[in-house]
Amino acid sequence: MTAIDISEATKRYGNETALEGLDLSVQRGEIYGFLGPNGAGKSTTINLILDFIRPSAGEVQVFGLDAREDSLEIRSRTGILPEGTECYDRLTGRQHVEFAIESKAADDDPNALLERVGIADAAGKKAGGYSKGMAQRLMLATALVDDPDLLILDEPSTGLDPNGAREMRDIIREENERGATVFFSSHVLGQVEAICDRVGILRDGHLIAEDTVEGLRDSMPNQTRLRVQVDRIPADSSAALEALESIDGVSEVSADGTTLVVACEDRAKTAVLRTIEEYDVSVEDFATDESSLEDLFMAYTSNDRTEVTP
Ligand SMILES: Nc1ncnc2c1ncn2[C@@H]1O[C@H](COP(=O)(O)OP(=O)(O)OP(=O)(O)O)[C@@H](O)[C@H]1O
Repeated sequence: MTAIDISEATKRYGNETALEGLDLSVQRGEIYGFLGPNGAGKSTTINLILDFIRPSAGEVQVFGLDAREDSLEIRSRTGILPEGTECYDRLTGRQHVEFAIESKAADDDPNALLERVGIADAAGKKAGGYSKGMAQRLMLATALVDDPDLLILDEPSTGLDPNGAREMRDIIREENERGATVFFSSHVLGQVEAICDRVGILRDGHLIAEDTVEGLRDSMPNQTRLRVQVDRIPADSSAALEALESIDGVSEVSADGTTLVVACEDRAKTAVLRTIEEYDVSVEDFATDESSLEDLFMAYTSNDRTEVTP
């Protein structure tokens, strides 16, 4: 059963195309990480889901409801943490949460929500005096009102210190365990990697990859960084490096003393080790690093990579 179903959505602003034929679906109960560089169209997508803007073409459904026709019902079932929201300076934290509870005709305890996001001590203070991180926590508290079926979080860790970011992750997990579907956009790749079931990568208004983090790793060539410790530097070291570079599946070779670092596809590992030994040195140790999501993200979104086949 799908929570979000976007089909062939295009959004143009004059000559600018923010989204082009976007197909994206998020299953109920999923934590979906939505990644992309600045200007990729992430906020535009979120605004379409919430009917804050209308698509130039295409359809958007949330819980089987039409985003345009049924936007009020969709919003009543959704908790939203928009990007860069500003609080009302003159209202206290508690008043913000009370207002959100009233707007949803819910019966949450404002103090419990403020406690949950870690700002109960500042509940009676005006939000104008809150730090960025506190304001972000306050906005999260308002998003949690009425146990939403869907949580939409646009860059949720903005302004949070590492502890705050971890607490945010814990809350996202708890909400998901309660049954909420979570859709969040982020540049903080570690956050996405740590908690998402699936990741979609948007670039220039197109979804260029979508998979589990594991699946994305598997789909990437050059996914391994092999660190090889040899007993000594080979006599003809430049010939050895050239021989390694010429192996099919090897993309980069560097040497630091007796440590060789080879970026290669998995299938090339054996050939790399065999070639090193042909130069009359012994492999003392080797280790492989998996690419981090950060590497994948760079590979998928960097400008010099024009074509990606996920
Ligand atoms: N109201 C608007 N009028 C004109 N162009 C817009 C408008 N809103 C967005 N755009 C353009 O649409 C494209 C996508 O913008 P969007 O804000 O959705 O990207 P984003 O992925 O959320 O970026 P960021 O990570 O910087 O928030 C950008 O090129 C942006 O300039």
